[in-house]
Amino acid sequence: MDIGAINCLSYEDFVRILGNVVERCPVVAAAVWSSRPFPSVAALEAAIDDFIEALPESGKEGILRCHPDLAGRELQSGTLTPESREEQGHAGLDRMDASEVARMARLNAEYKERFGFPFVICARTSDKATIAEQLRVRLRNTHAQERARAVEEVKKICRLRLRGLVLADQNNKL
Ligand SMILES: NC(=O)N[C@H]1NC(=O)NC1=O
Repeated sequence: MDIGAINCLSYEDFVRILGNVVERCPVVAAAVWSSRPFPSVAALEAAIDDFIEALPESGKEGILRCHPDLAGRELQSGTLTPESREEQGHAGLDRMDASEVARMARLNAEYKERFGFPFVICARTSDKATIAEQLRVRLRNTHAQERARAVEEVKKICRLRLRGLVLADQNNKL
């Protein structure tokens, strides 16, 4: 699907197709739909970034809270969204031994206790060792620093999901 086709989608189809570019936050797609037509995918990405940045800090934290833990209960029970499942698998989080799972659970819990939202990182561009290391490093951030950092990760995840949608369809056309 190219940007022209995206611009032609009805509101319902736009939200159905793009509703999870920000994890479990279809309100983001619902909000930017009215800014069509987008001259490029980059412009759509910018509209999403602007929407997120305009949220109050509580809204940004709400978006973060919609993210599942990495290597958490939802991965074990198979209840992740397909996108998250694929990203966590890409980082090797579905191939950890019991001690690695326990270590990640401990760090995730410590992080959530400190900041009040789950640790978010773009798993597709990372691996399990880097993720565990980043969890430890980012635990040292201030609340405001960490919220801003986590929101940047949400935008990165969103860009890759969007490009995946565009690219997947281009491949289908070949
Ligand atoms: N907690 C967290 O970072 N979750 C996310 N990261 C990612 O790449 N996909 C997710 O669902």
